[in-house]
Parts: sequence; structure tokens; C-alpha cells
Amino acid sequence: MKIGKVLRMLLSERDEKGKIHLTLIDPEKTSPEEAERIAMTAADAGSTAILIGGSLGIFEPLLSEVVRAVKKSGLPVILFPGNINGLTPHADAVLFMTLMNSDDPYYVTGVQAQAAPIVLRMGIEPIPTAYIIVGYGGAAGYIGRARPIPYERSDILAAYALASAMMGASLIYLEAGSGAPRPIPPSSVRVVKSVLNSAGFDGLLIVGGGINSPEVAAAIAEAGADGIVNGTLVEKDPRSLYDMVNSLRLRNSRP
Ligand SMILES: CC(C)=CCC/C(C)=C/CC/C(C)=C/CC/C(C)=C/COP(=O)(O)OP(=O)(O)O
Ligand SMILES: O=P(O)(O)OC[C@@H](O)CO
Ligand SMILES: [Mg+2]
Repeated sequence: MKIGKVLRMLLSERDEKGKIHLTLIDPEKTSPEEAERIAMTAADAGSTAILIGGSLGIFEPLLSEVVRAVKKSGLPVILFPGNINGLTPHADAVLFMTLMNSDDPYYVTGVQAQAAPIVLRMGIEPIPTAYIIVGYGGAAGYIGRARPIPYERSDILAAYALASAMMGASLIYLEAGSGAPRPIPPSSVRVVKSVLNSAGFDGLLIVGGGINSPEVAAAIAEAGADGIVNGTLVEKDPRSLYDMVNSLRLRNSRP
């Protein structure tokens, strides 16, 4: 499949600035007005794009209203769906995810078959994404029937990441779960990055879940993540985005 506009933009931001930052907004917890304010702050802070999604409580017309409100920020809006109800034609792209370590075939290939014709008709860009759940796992791990990879087993995580690359993922998302009490250790990110590099993977390695301080974000980025995701922290305090984005030391980023 040809690379779409949004993935191209994420890759070129990574190549030019070194890292990318993704701001997650959950329409279950954020009204369209709040979502617009968060997205404006994210744009001003230098975040690269907005992810919209949640594991539970996603319905229309609220999802589309949140997406339309967020689009006013000018940042690309990328759906992060927990199921087919997470799709709307108002977004720019969708993380077209397979949950690599789910025990339920629905989350590995079933929902994708349900979603593919809808995504095509909606005209949104599918970004081929492998989603791998580690440790705590949160709502996504529970709902997605994941068998979370133990935090310290970087060897298992690296094997799943390598399989993701060999299966053609453009974006590999390592997830500790929203609100995780402990993020994925930087040491594991380092192992994954090194294995992916040795296989010539040139897509995006994204890490999320429980990244609640600029120091942790910096350590995960330094270990080799191309980008990090912040959700829970942004819901609590959108202004925390300034320190988060700055901690990634984006080249040419605003002070
Ligand atoms: C391809 C399409 C249409 C869908 C893919 C569906 C898959 C594979 C889902 C994986 C499992 C899942 C339920 C993922 C949800 C990911 C997500 C949107 C997480 C956002 O955080 P929440 O899980 O809502 O966290 P809170 O508990 O903080 O609300
Ligand atoms: O809410 P937090 O803990 O920032 O996690 C973000 C994202 O990885 C959740 O899917
Ligand atoms: Mg949620």
C-alpha cells in the first residue's frame, strides 16, 4: 500500500526533529469544548498530532463532534479505535491496529475485516499499526484480551516487535496501558529499538502508558522511542504538554 499523507508527515517530523509527540484525547472523558482547548494547547506546545479514542464509551455523534472540534487546532487527527465504533470520516487517519498479543482472534484480524471496508468508504488513511501490550495493560489490555508481556521480559517484547516489523507494520505501539502505575522500562525500549534497527525497520516506534513526567519521557525517547503518547496527564493538566514536548528536545522546537 502507498504511504499516506499523515504517515508521511509523522515520518518527516521524526526525521527532521528527531522525535514526535502524540496527545491522546478520550471522548468518553473530554467534551468537544475541552478537547478543542487541549488540542490548541497541544499545537502551541509543539505536539505532532492528536490521537482520539478510548476503550469504552465511544458513541456518535459525540465522537465526530470531538474530532471536528480538535481539527480546529490544525494538527492532524488520528483515530485510535478500541473497536469499529471508534471510526468517523471526520478524522485524517486511523491507527489500523492489530493487537499482536491478544488471545482473541477478533482483536487480531476480526475487527480489522469489519473495519477495512468502512475505512475505505470513509476515505480516512489507514496507518498499519501493531499494538503490543505490556505489564499493567489497563482497559485496553483487559478489553482486548491481551496476554500482557511481563515488564522485565524485553526479549519477548522484542520478539513481538520484530514480528510486527516483518509483518509490515509502519507503526509499532508499545503500550503499558492508560494510567499505568509504571511505564515500559527504557531498558526494554532500548532492546526493542536495537532489534528493530538490526532488521532495518524504518517505521515509527511509539511508546505510551503511564509516562507522567518529562524525565521519564526523555529517558524513553533517549532509549530509542521515535515518539511518546500522553493521555491521562493531559486530561488532568493540558499545560503539562509544554514540559513533555520540551523533554523530547525536538530540533527547531519552540522554547
Ligand atoms: C482497526 C480497528 C477499527 C480497531 C482496532 C481494535 C483493536 C485491535 C483494539 C485493541 C484493544 C483496545 C480496546 C484498545 C484501545 C486502545 C485505546 C483507545 C486506549 C485509550 O485508553 P483507554 O483504554 O480508553 O484508557 P482509560 O482507561 O484511561 O480511559
Ligand atoms: O493515559 P496515559 O497513561 O498517558 O497512556 C496513554 C496511552 O498509551 C494509552 O493508550
Ligand atoms: Mg478511555
